Amino acid sequence: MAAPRFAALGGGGWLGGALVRAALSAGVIAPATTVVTSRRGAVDGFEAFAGLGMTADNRQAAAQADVVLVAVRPGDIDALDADLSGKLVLSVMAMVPIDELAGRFGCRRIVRAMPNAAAGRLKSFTPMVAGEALDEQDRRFAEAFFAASGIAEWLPDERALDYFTGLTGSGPAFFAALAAAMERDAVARGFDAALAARAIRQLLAGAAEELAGERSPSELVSIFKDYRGTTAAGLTAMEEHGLDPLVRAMLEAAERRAAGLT
Ligand SMILES: NC(=O)C1=CN([C@@H]2O[C@H](COP(=O)(O)OP(=O)(O)OC[C@H]3O[C@@H](n4cnc5c(N)ncnc54)[C@H](OP(=O)(O)O)[C@@H]3O)[C@@H](O)[C@H]2O)C=CC1
Ligand SMILES: O=C(O)[C@@H]1CCC=N1
Repeated sequence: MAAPRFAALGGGGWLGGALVRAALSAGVIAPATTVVTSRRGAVDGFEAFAGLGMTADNRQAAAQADVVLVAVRPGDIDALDADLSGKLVLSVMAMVPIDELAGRFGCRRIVRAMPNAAAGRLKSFTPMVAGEALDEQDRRFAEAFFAASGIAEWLPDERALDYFTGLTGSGPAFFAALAAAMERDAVARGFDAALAARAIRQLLAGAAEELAGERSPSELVSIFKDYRGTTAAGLTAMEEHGLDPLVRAMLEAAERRAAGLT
């Protein structure tokens, strides 16, 4: 697949930058045919990619591209001036549906994808939804682009994407919140904050590797429960304090926000 002319609107941010760097490193796009836009006109983080263009002019960057990534925050979309008709458009914006993208930017070939904050570590899980006018080549390009920063999979429709926006798009934040709560508890019990931080980070890194192994999360929980010891006591307390309803409420709230209902 030859590298297309590529414009990343807002592509220097946390997520956009991670996606563009991963795709450049994988050879899915090429520095000489890639332009990253920002309001300042220049962004850091692309020093390794000589020849890559930067500009504040979204309209011109898009006009010269075959494929356009839209990666500004949803609240900044009104200021995004670009005609994307005839382009393959990849949007990672939460809360902006395909119909709205088509209406605002005049595009028809649209992929909505929802990577997560692990894209910079090439560990994103990225669900994608295809707009109706996509052809097979567009699909292959979107798969290659998002697979460069992790695992990319198609979902059937935008309702499913709304759910996954909470589940995996926001997911890293939910684990961060649990880790932060554990840290707060340790500090509240009088332990040194730096010690607690080191302990929790190592705990998370190890637990993540274990969870990425052969045994499923529920298998692991069941094995731990069999000891009938300290872990089982903690797990039972989690259940008794409403772990499942808490998770349901968390994911429902994120889904409703993704769908524009709150
Ligand atoms: N972060 C995450 O974990 C995830 C984010 N998303 C979605 O990705 C999108 C980007 O998020 P993220 O990268 O974290 O946000 P950032 O704020 O880090 O990046 C947004 C970028 O957009 C640029 N920008 C804003 N307005 C314009 C404009 N008018 N023209 C050109 N560039 C502009 C900003 O640069 P400057 O200020 O210099 O203009 C900035 O670099 C959001 O829509 C979000 O919903 C989706 C899944 C996960
Ligand atoms: O919080 C947000 O709105 C975006 C979408 C998923 C992660 N970040």
